[in-house]
Amino acid sequence: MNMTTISHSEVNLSKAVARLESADWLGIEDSLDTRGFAILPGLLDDGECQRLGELYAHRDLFRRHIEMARHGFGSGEYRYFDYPLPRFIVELRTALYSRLVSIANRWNEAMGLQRRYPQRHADFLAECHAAGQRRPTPLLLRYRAGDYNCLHQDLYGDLAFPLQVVILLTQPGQEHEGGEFVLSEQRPRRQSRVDVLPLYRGDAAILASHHRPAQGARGIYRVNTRHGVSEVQAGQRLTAGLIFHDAE
Ligand SMILES: O=C(O)CCC(=O)C(=O)O
Ligand SMILES: [Fe+2]
Repeated sequence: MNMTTISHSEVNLSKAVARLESADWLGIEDSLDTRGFAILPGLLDDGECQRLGELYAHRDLFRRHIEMARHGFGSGEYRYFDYPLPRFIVELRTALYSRLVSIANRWNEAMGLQRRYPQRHADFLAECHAAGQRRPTPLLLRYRAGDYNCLHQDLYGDLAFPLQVVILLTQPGQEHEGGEFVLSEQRPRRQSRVDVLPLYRGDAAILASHHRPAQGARGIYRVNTRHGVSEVQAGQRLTAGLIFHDAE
């Protein structure tokens, strides 16, 4: 790994964390509660997107490379970072977790689920490790013309955090065409509904990774959520995924 790449990214990290902290968290929480997703606009600036995307070429940073077509996941590829994770991934993920953990705990309570998540991300990772989930899940994804990502959930064991984050690293209309981020929600005994998230380079989408509580006329019910990406028509689309649980 070229150390200058990492230290450059670290210089910018404090700015990314500052942007994260100054986001409209009341609005984000309300959007998560009512729609199951929220957009954090401009979490990363253009230079940060560029540098994070460039890490894709550094094979030694990753534990696994996946060709999506081979697994029936769609078409395109992604790489899971290995431990030790680049520091800015750790810090961004830790800061996001601190903001999201109270929502996750409130959601579990509303859905009648016993599990509560600790306030610190390091403590949640320790719980994952004790449960045999020890492999890191942050990833970079790369799509070219014709590629897409089938609707899915990123669950890698019994322990799962109910929210996750995806950051778009390339600019729609400039670096790629198509490749819309899509969310589907399945209500009990109902047909699925989809949302297309209007993301621009540097925006982060926060989304329900598995299920979320929704208020119905007769109380709270569970909505099952999936996400995916429509076909990229031209160019290259890059994203970074931040999942808070480790994998088996
Ligand atoms: O490329 C995308 O927008 C989807 C990424 C994804 O599925 C994930 O980070 O879990
Ligand atoms: Fe995913």
